Amino acid sequence: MKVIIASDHGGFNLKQSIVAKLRENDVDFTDFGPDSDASVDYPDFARPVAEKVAAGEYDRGILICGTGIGMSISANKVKGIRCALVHDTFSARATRAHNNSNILAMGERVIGPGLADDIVDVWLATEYEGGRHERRVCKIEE
Ligand SMILES: O=C(CO)[C@H](O)[C@H](O)[C@H](O)COP(=O)(O)O
Repeated sequence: MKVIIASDHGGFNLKQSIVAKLRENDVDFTDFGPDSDASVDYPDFARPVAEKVAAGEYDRGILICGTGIGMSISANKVKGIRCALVHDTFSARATRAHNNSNILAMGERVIGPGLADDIVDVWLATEYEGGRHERRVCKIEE
């Protein structure tokens, strides 16, 4: 599975911690930036990441800002993207199993790195269940 990750300045530190965990776990990932915590605009990172996931260049994306809200709003503007704003492991599992979410958004100002790592682990590992959910996901796409 190929993963792409990005943040804004508000999510930079959490991105760095997740990047270290992805590396430790041998996940095939690209860090789309930024390279520092200098102030940037989250749509400038959300849009290209979402477009790359929608185009099939990457299987999954992870976007982090202060709250995760700006990133999720921006990513969900791209057709084919189902970006889930998640701050607990129950939702991480449910949004993969039921929504087939292809981008995970989180907020560094909302949760700590330990919980964020667990959320990423669960979100990457959980398979989409399909079945009755496929009808609903198709309606989103329509
Ligand atoms: O988009 C956001 C909120 O929906 C993100 O949390 C941003 O990181 C935040 O707005 C950045 O705020 P700052 O005061 O410019 O650091």
